This record gives sequence, C-alpha cells and structure tokens, in this order.
Amino acid sequence: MGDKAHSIKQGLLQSNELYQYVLETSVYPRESEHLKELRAATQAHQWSFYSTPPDGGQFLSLLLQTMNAKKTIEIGVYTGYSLLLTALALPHDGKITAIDVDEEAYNIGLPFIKKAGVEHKINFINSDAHKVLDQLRQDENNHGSFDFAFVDADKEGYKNYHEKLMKLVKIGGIIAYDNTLFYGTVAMEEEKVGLKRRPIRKAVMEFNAFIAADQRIQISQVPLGDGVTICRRLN
Ligand SMILES: C[S@@+](CC[C@H](N)C(=O)[O-])C[C@H]1O[C@@H](n2cnc3c(N)ncnc32)[C@H](O)[C@@H]1O
Ligand SMILES: O=c1cc(-c2ccc(O)cc2)oc2c(O)c(O)ccc12
Repeated sequence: MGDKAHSIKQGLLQSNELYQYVLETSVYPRESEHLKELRAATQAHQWSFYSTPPDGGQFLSLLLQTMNAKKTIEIGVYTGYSLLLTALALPHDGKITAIDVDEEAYNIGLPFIKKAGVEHKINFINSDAHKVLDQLRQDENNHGSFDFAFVDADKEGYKNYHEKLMKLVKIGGIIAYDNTLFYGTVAMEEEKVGLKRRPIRKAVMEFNAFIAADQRIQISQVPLGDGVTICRRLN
C-alpha cells in the first residue's frame, strides 16, 4: 500500500528510475505495514513532502537498533512517519520525547501509532521545540540522558538546537539532522534556486559549515532522502 507515494521524486540520486529501484528492491519490501498505512494517510495532506522518505527512515531505524537506543528526542513530528519508525525500533520500555507545534498533523498519524501498539513509548509535546529544550536543560537530570536525537523542524533553528542538544545527548550518543542537502540546492548557484527555498538553503549551508567545524562531534553526511547528517558526541 502507498508504494508509489515517492515515485515523483528521485531523492538525491541520478534518476527517478534509480530511486524507484532502491525503494522497490530494498525499502518497500521491508517497510512495516503500519508505516505504509501512515505514509498513505499523509499523502492527502498539503505538506506531505515534509514526511521523512522511507529510504532515509530505513537507515534511521537501522542506526537506532544498532546503537540499542532507548531514550530519544524528536524535533519536528508532522504526521509521525519518523516518530513511528523510531517507536518501532525502540525496545518495549523505550521512551521518545516528540515535539511539534502542529498537533493537528500529529493527530493524522496517531491512529497508526496506536494500531502499531507503540503509543506508550511516546510523550508528545505540543509546543515550540526551542522552549522545550530550554526547559529540559534546566533540569540537570536530563543532561547526557538521551541516546539519540532526530532534528527535522525549522532549518533556521538547527544551530540553536545543536547547542542545546549537545547538553542533552550523552557522550557517544547521536544527533541526526535531516534535510542537510536540501534538494541539492546547497551545491547550486543561488540564482538557480527558487526564491522560496533561498532562505532555507542559506540556513542549511551555514549549518553544514558550522557542524563541520565542531570538534566536539564526529560527523558523516549521508546522501539518503534529502541528506541526513549524523553527529556522534565525542565530549
Ligand atoms: C519536516 S516536518 C517533520 C517531518 C517528520 N519528521 C516526519 O517524518 O513526518 C517539520 C515539522 O516541524 C514543525 N516545526 C517547525 N518549527 C518548529 C518549532 N520551532 N518547534 C516545534 N516544531 C516545529 C512543523 O510544525 C512540522 O510539523
Ligand atoms: O520545504 C521544506 C521546508 C521545511 C521547513 C522549513 C522551515 C520550517 O520552520 C519548518 C520546515 O522542511 C522541509 C522538510 O523537512 C523536508 O523534508 C522537505 C522540504 C521542507
């Protein structure tokens, strides 16, 4: 179900055919039915392109399970594709703090989260994530307590999120940032990028340079989905 949902996009690959090949060979056959259903329900929504692409999602799921993540934080939930894949990847007693200003979008995905039997792992906070991170930081018990963070919200806020998350994620923990190649616009001349995308492209480019210079983390720029940068906290 919903396997054509991403057929109009080629992601960052050379061709649509190659992207379809990856999806149909390696991703869709292994995607949970709950994720397929949530993805299909999201298609009717006006910002369905916000949803984490299934190939990027599959990678995050592998990462979460490889590192035995138990306590995670997600900034930018939308209808919950990345949230549901995280909840499915965590153990039964895993916990996710999920933050978004848009509760209506979350309610579109919630029935699928419930059907998958993983709602108990999720603490959804309907608020501005910058404020929530400030509140979490005020309690020292939260310092170094998260195994994993996924950031997929306001791209202009990524630098700010990074400083706050560096306190909350444990040494050896992972912070994953989505859209760090932003449709490939980061490598395009500004004049060739549509006006609407320019401010986000600029913010993403500044963030990429900033993160590359941060010696407190190890990084890898993964060209999956819309580009995901994986950061491991070193100290
Ligand atoms: C790209 S979508 C997230 C997609 C989601 N990860 C998924 O897989 O479907 C970005 C979300 O960030 C939320 N957002 C933007 N700025 C925010 C902020 N300052 N605090 C909390 N949520 C924010 C938006 O409401 C939107 O739902
Ligand atoms: O085109 C977008 C825009 C955003 C975006 C920009 C600013 C915000 O405050 C929130 C979201 O996010 C996107 C995204 O995550 C994606 O996967 C594709 C496109 C966009």
